[in-house]
Amino acid sequence: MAQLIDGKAFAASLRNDIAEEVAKLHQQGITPGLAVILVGEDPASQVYVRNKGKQTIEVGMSSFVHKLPESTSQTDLLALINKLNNDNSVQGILVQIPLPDHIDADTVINAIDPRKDVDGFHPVNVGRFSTGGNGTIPCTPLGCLMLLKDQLGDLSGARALVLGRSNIVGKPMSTLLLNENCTVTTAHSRTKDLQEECRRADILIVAVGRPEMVKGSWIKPGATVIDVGINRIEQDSGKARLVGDVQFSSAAEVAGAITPVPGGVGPMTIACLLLNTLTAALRQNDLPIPTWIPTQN
Ligand SMILES: Nc1nc(=O)c2c([nH]1)NC[C@@H]1CN(c3ccc(C(=O)N[C@@H](CCC(=O)O)C(=O)O)cc3)C=[N+]21
Repeated sequence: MAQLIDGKAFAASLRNDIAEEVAKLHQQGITPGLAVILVGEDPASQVYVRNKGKQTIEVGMSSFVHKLPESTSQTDLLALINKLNNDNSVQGILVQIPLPDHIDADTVINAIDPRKDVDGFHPVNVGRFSTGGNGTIPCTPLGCLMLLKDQLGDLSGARALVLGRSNIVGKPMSTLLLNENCTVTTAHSRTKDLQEECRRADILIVAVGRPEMVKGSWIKPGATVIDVGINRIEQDSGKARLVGDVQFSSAAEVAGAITPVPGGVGPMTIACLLLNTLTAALRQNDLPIPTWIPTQN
């Protein structure tokens, strides 16, 4: 049976470390602030935004949650971002995705000051990080990397397969693993012999948004499996159940180590959002980044 990678526990310990750094900032009269903008009433997004706000306060930061109606115009959203870009009590800005159809996500992301872009979605940060500079690393891939390094130590030379090529997870994940000297394959819906590709991987990261798509028979014995998927499945009882993009029961029989859903990557995403907010606050105050913060130096 595979070892369980406890993202929930790791995230809690990371938040403790963040809280200690924030306490040091308080002594210098600095309180990092995170602004989260939610447009519309999507129920899942409301849960995430509530959890983000709660955990932001728990680590000693200020939380500013802006809930806007579904009908908000792009112009009004851009005006709010402009206000937050110029607000000295705000070091991090996150616009919850997905946005309503009448708002262009790229235009909105481009409007955020790159120094305050704690999601790492702004092209300036994507470019910096892709070329080895110190751009903000997107929260979910950063969380996956921290779990992998904790589990495996040095990743050099490992064969990594990233299934999924989104701008939010797949592409930055492949870049991060390449920076860690892995041999990286990015696979997707058009990949030939997908199962065969997966079976070659020492590290398998799955971020496709298809419930339980990857089965145990796709996995190399002993491989480390990171499941980024969070899918709500309606059960016969009428209750919803959360499952990943990996079929956990069969995968756990083959893998060396695997993340559960829930309690794996999800909590790490929020902890890394707080980490990116801390890093942004340190940079904006011209303070050094502590060496324990990975891959940001
Ligand atoms: N600008 C932006 N940045 C994001 O980082 C962002 C976003 N938009 N839009 C939506 C996705 C999704 N996301 C999650 C965060 C935490 C959990 C999480 O904590 N999940 C729990 C379960 C929570 C539950 O019960 O639903 C777990 O996996 O254990 C999940 C998903 C951040 N996202």
